[in-house]
Amino acid sequence: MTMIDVTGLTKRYGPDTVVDDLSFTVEAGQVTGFLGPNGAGKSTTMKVILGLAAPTRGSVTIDGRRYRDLPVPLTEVGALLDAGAVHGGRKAYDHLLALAVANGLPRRRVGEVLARTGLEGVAGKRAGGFSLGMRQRLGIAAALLGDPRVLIFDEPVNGLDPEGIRWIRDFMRSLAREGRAVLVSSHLMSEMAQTADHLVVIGRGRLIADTSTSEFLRRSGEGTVLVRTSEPAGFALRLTASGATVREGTESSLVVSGLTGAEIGELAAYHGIVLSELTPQRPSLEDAFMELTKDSVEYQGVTA
Ligand SMILES: Nc1ncnc2c1ncn2[C@@H]1O[C@H](COP(=O)(O)OP(=O)(O)OP(=O)(O)O)[C@@H](O)[C@H]1O
Repeated sequence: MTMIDVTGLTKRYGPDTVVDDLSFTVEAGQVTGFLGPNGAGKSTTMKVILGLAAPTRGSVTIDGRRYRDLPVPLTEVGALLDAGAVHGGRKAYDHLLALAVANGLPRRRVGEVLARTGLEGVAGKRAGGFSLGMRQRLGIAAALLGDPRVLIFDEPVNGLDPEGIRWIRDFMRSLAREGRAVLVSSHLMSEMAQTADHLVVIGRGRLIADTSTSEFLRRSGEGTVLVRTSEPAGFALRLTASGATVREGTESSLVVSGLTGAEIGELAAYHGIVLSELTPQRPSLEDAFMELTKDSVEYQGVTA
């Protein structure tokens, strides 16, 4: 079920087109990773979804309605845009209570979201003394106050330690398991590959890829196999005859594509050739992501 529908969205700031005719959907019961290099337009898109910026062209709906037409927005969509935005002098409980009261939400929700985010023990402490990880949790608690079916997180793991990252990752997955639609932005492919069911990749405000994570991994996993043998020249001929593409690697190794490691091993056994190494080479996810977005990074360094 489509919970966020972005259609032909364009956003200009003066002469700059920051989001350019962008269309994608965010479905219920899934974590959708929103990926792109710095400056790609992720935050701007999220702000438009949340009614914080007006589109130049196109439309965005949440469960079929524009943000400004939602009667009680917090009960439809919760967002974590900037964890630093919490008033530091306020106690965690008071911060959430003020939000609940201002939005006409029942007070009991405060206790519920504090429990859900593991903040019960520090509810009476001032947010100013919180670590970044705790501030993130408080921001997430606020986003959950209205028990919304749609959640939007902008770079929630930025700056967190591995334990904090793990917690956020598991938490987003648990929200999706409850049937909620979760949209989360990141510029790290490896992070999203572990969290998201679906990936929407943008560069310079334009859609680059809209694919399931498993499909992306399958495509980026089509790597090469490193082979070592005492008879490289002879084996290279056998490999080529079997349809593989072979090039010379370092220290007289062979870099083979077009056959799997198992197929190469079988071919060697069939011809009685001894292999001293047979290693599938997977391109890293970050490499696959850079390949995908290389034409759209904001500032490209010049390499010699
Ligand atoms: N209010 C604004 N006025 C003018 N330009 C803006 C404004 N907000 C964003 N931009 C520009 O729009 C572009 C996209 O920014 P945005 O923050 O949406 O990208 P992003 O993908 O979230 O990147 P990052 O990961 O760096 O936050 C940037 O070049 C930015 O400078």
